Amino acid sequence: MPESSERPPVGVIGAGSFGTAIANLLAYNTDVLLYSRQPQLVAAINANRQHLGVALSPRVQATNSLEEVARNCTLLFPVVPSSNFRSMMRDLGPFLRPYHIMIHGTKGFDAPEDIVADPQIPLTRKDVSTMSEIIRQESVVLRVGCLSGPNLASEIMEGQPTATVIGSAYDEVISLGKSVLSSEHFHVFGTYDLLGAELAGALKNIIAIGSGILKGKGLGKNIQAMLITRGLTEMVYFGNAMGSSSSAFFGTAGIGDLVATATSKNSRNYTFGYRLGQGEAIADIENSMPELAEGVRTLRVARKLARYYHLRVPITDMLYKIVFEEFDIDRAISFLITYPYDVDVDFI
Ligand SMILES: NC(=O)C1=CN([C@@H]2O[C@H](COP(=O)(O)OP(=O)(O)OC[C@H]3O[C@@H](n4cnc5c(N)ncnc54)[C@H](O)[C@@H]3O)[C@@H](O)[C@H]2O)C=CC1
Ligand SMILES: O=C(CO)COP(=O)(O)O
Repeated sequence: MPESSERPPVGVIGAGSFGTAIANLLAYNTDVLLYSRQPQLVAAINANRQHLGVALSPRVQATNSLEEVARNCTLLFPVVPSSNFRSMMRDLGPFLRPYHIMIHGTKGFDAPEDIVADPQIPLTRKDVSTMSEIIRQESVVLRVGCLSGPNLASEIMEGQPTATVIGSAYDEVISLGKSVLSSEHFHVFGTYDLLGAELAGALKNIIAIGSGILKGKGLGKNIQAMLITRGLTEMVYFGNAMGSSSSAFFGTAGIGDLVATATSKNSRNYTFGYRLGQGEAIADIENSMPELAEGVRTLRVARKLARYYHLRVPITDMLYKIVFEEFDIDRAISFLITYPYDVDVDFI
């Protein structure tokens, strides 16, 4: 590895958009081992020093060996889609030891596919795992955290500034994460509310789909602002029901990420919604997006969680009906505008 430093390299699992952006951010401070499960991609990255159209720092080296990453790195950043997170952890788990620290960047939920796919089967909280819960279920690693905030990979890869928050119950996870990620381009906050940071990051994708739909329909900022406002309220309801504080939703991982994702054409979730609003068929959108927007899966889990917790979340309900039951978008908007909302802000 070029320019080796005193500290051991930091591992990144998943060489997609966000994994690559994180690898380059880490490289301001440390050597990085970037894991991809594709050997040809690893060879190409190491030979060309380019990936996804971005120049990689000389401090980033790619590898196809999970064993090598676990052996060389104490701190690992897993950044693979939520649908693959558990299987990735099952592959990585045998190489992990209690001294490892993991801070994931994945924004989604895990739940058994047979339950999620069948609208008739109810789901309970026990069926749903956040990514930090998966890490603890599938390995001996205890010191876990998550990375959550307005972190559109495309902007980070351009070197644009932003902030994130590391959620963890452990001071050393937050301080280590800050020390390897902070730079003049990237501010890192810390919070003990790991669950709140994970829930905010996952749930905001649903609202980003809704915001994209409105834009795709040609609607303006007033209604988009209301969707974001009431969407944030629904996120708080979910968070409170699942055991996190409201405050997580008013910080970097909550309103911060919600504003970025629900207004950016660089967001896949927003783009998914936009194309839906433009009248494209869901099958066509799915077939032309290499990785499905996380919010689509999250929407199915959230709808069932809302039933389980008896939550009043009309935006989530309407988005579910639009995406999975071909419900008419104009009817959904009318339904929401005439919905008997009684109180503007009913949480603290
Ligand atoms: N793209 C973005 O701007 C941001 C994405 N995120 C989150 O990061 C996660 C990943 O997103 P992206 O990197 O954008 O997705 P992506 O689709 O660009 O890349 C995902 C990568 O994970 C790899 N992968 C899948 N299963 C794997 C496994 N078992 N082992 C190793 N690698 C595996 C894929 O080959 C692919 O390279 C998502 O949960 C997303 O919500 C979070 C913040 C920003
Ligand atoms: O989470 C994100 C930005 O923080 C990225 O969102 P998308 O997955 O919609 O691109």
